Amino acid sequence: FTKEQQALMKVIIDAYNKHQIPQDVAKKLLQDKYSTEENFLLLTEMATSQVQVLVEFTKNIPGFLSLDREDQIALLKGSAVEAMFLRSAQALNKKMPIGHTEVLEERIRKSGISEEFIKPMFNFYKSIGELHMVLEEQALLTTITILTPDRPYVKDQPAVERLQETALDLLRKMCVLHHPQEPQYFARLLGRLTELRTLSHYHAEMLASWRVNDHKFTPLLCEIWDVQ
Ligand SMILES: CC1(C)[C@H]2CC[C@]1(C)[C@H](OC(=O)c1ccc(O)cc1)C2
Repeated sequence: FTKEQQALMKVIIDAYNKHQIPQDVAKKLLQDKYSTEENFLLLTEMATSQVQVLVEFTKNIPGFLSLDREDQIALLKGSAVEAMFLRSAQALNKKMPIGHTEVLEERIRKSGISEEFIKPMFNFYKSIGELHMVLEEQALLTTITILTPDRPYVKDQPAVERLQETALDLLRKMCVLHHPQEPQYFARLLGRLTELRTLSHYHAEMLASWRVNDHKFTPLLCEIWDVQ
C-alpha cells in the first residue's frame, strides 16, 4: 500500500468504527414486547439511527465534504437505503449471536413488511455473511456504495468517480491481502452491490405499504426518502 492508501484506510476505518448503531437500539429489538405496532416503532428507531450513522460516516470520507454541496445531498439520498441494508447485513452477521438473528427476523416479519420483500432481504443478509468480509472490506464497500457517481441529480459525476476509484483501488488491494486464495473475491464483493440495488426497489414498496396503513415515519426518514 502507498502512504496515501494507508492514511485513507485509517480514516475510513476510524469513521466506520466510530459510527456504529447504538447498542441500545439493537438490544431493544431483543427485549421489548412483540406487537406489529411495537415492531414497527422499533424498526423506525433502528432505521433512523442507521441514517444518522450513515450521515456521520459519510462526512468522514476523505474528499466528500469538498464535493459540491448539492451533490453531497444527492449521494446521501441516493445511497441511504443501500448503505442501511449493507450496514444491517454486516451487523446482523457479526454482532448478533445466532439465536438472536431469528428474534430480529421475527420482528421484521411481524412489522407489516410484505413476505415478498422479506425473502430477498434475508437472502442478501445470508450472501453477505458467506463472504466473511474483514472490517476494512466492509467499510470500503460501504464507502464505494455511497460514492456511486450515477445517482439521480448528481451534477459533477467525474468528481465522484475520482473519489470512488480511489476507494475501489484500495478495496482491490485489501481483497488480495485478506483473501489470497480467492482471486475472484473482489469481483464477488462488487456483485453484492448489484444485488443491493434490487433491494432498494423493494424498499420503496415497503415504505409505500406502511404509509397506506397510516404508519408514521420520523422527520429524518421523510427527508432522506422524500416521503410525506
Ligand atoms: C433492517 C432494515 C434495513 C430492514 C428492516 C428494518 C431496517 C432498518 C429497514 O427499515 C426501514 O427502512 C424502515 C423505514 C421506515 C420506518 O418507519 C421503519 C423502518 C429495513
